[in-house]
Amino acid sequence: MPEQPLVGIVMGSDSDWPVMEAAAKALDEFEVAYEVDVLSAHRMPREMITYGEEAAGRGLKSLIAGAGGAAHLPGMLASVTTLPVIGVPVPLKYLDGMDSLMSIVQMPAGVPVATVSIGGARNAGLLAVRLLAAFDPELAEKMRDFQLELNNQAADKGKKLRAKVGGASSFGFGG
Ligand SMILES: Nc1c(C(=O)O)ncn1[C@@H]1O[C@H](COP(=O)(O)O)[C@@H](O)[C@H]1O
Repeated sequence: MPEQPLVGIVMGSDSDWPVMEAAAKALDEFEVAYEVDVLSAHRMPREMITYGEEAAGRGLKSLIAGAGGAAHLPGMLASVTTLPVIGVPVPLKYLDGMDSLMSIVQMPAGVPVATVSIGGARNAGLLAVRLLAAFDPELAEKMRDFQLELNNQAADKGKKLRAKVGGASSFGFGG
């Protein structure tokens, strides 16, 4: 039997997938089951409302919604679900994603969308993992390991840079 998806990754168009794929990859890394679909507030408003209204009842725990331009999808989903919604501003050809960012981040009080950076789908995936990890000690442990690995990588970068530039052998932390 296929695993129950815990995160819904939706986007305004299949053209958003090259950006949104990073959210799916982050969830893969933590072995979190998810579903993926195209859903548009503008082009398929009725389906979008139905998806949002049914998402929690279907067992999803959060939604990651990416859209470009006049990006109303994340906010509209947030208005019809009780689930946390993470918005990903997708950069398009013009305006460098600033339009998407402003559309997603400037929500009216009462309807929150956790907005990540322009193109920040990987962080959206990681945030969805953290939301689950708050109620799942095993997943929290994996997140701790991931953070430790990040720490090691950053320390290593400093080590390499100091070796390249010379001078001080350490800033007082790291090896
Ligand atoms: N921003 C939205 C919404 C929405 O917010 O409902 N629906 C589609 N779109 C965006 O339109 C862009 C161009 O879409 P096409 O590539 O299909 O023309 C995509 O970035 C999509 O997210």
